[in-house]
Amino acid sequence: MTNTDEVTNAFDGDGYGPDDAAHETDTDTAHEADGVHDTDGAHETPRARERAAHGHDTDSTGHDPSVGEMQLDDRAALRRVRGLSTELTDVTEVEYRQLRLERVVLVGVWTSGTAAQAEASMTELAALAETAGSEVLEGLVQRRDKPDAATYIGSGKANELREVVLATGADTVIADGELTPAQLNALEKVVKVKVIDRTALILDIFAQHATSSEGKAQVALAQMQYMMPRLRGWGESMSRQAGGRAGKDGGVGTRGPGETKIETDRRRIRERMAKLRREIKEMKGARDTKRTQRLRSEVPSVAIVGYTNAGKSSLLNSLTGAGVLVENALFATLDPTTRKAEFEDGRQYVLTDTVGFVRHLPTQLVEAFRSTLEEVTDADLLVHVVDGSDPLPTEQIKAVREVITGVLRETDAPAPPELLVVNKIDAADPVTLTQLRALLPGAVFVSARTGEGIAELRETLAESVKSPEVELTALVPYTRGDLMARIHADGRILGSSHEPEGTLVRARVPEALASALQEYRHSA
Ligand SMILES: Nc1nc2c(ncn2[C@@H]2O[C@H](COP(=O)(O)OP(=O)(O)OP(=O)(O)O)[C@@H](O)[C@H]2O)c(=O)[nH]1
Ligand SMILES: [Mg+2]
Repeated sequence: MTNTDEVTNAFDGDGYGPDDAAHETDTDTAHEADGVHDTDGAHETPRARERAAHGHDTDSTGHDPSVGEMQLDDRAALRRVRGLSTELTDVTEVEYRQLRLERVVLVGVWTSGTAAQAEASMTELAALAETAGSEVLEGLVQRRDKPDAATYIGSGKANELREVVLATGADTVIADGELTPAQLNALEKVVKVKVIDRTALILDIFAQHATSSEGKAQVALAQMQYMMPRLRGWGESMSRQAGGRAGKDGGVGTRGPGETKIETDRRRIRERMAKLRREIKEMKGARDTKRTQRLRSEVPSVAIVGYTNAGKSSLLNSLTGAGVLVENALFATLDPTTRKAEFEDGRQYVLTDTVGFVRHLPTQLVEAFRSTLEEVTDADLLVHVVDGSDPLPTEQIKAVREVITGVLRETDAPAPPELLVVNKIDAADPVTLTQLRALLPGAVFVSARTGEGIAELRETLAESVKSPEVELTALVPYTRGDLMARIHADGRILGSSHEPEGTLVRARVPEALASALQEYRHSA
């Protein structure tokens, strides 16, 4: 153990900083220091607070139930998706089960960055755990130079973690990182409950939220990719757990492929993965066709991207009245939703809402969702939504740009222009907003909830997506009815008259049509 080897409580608000760190000693364990049994709100998580404040999780604006809300009701009624089973036939089979809350203790290693960053990471882990359906009992952070090679947190701290687990009655530990299979195994041996990492947790949320067949296939592929190197470790842990558990369910983070008969299963999982890749490719083909049709019609496309829970779906709703699912949960949206919309000047465009990003988005997911992400990155404009009420909005911006850059790197496509939209200004701290205004001069500040700034956003959108149209006058011979039909369909006629030689028409038309009309251009 190093001398920076300390455990602090991530949620008591004063467990950070050099001052606090200085008086924490090895015997002064986190749970002794602040009383793990207290449930007076000190461990209240963001989602619980939101629930208390609004009564429920939906955007409570008081309007009629929208499609999204109905979808939300469905989701509440749905049981969670199970993937874990000892029978390999169940690997991608969707089964529903009774929603069961795990009682979890979070643990993180704080290696670099500020205390605020470490705290934000743990708060986010808590929100992820709650989104997955867990009850968060305790959050512990250890300050270390680097994670312990054997047990992630130092071995002494692992023993303390065991005590916290016993004292709180937790049945799961969630580690804030991606642990090696050996680390997961070693830590489980010490704490004697199931240990899962951040990656498995995010995969679990995706598995619960996937609704389309493409989304389900993408998540299943990512889960299998994650499980492959971990089959043995998980096998041991699961057989130990199985006795005490009802059914075959391993709980949060384990709803993935099963792991008995490991060697044959490995081969069969590989086959399943190959099949899933083929299926995803086919489904992408179908979407590509639609996209090509759209491109041919020259309707500009705008894609909404941003950190998870930033308010992307809310923004789509307020710009188009789409009524898509809005939820104070991470990764509420997985499947892209495209809606027609109109600029102020009457031009049409399409607006796409899609999966949110998060710090350390599992690489398996970026890989599996590549086809979805590529579609987003070839939009004419990216509307990058930032949660202005987040404690560290600039960190969100960075994380989102990293994912986009990563996707673009592999496609060699140029990055679409980006319009930053700072959302939730109704809930944001005024000081933070002032700083953001100075820091992000081109950004538009809005509240999807109150509608503030939305009119300005509409204007900025129309300006940002340049009109591909050309204004011209042409004398179209009567024999070219086809050209007149295209002008009617794709352009806007500003004036026309019937002349002996043909139709004299003044119109705004897309560039491609303008060149087709070139020989009939008229200077008058
Ligand atoms: N106060 C406030 N809350 C907002 C605003 N916009 C959205 N929210 C809330 O933020 C939460 C997330 O909104 P969503 O629109 O689902 O966010 P998202 O970016 O689509 O989230 P994911 O799909 O989960 O990545 C919901 O509880 C919304 O009600 C806003 O302008 N102000
Ligand atoms: Mg959404």
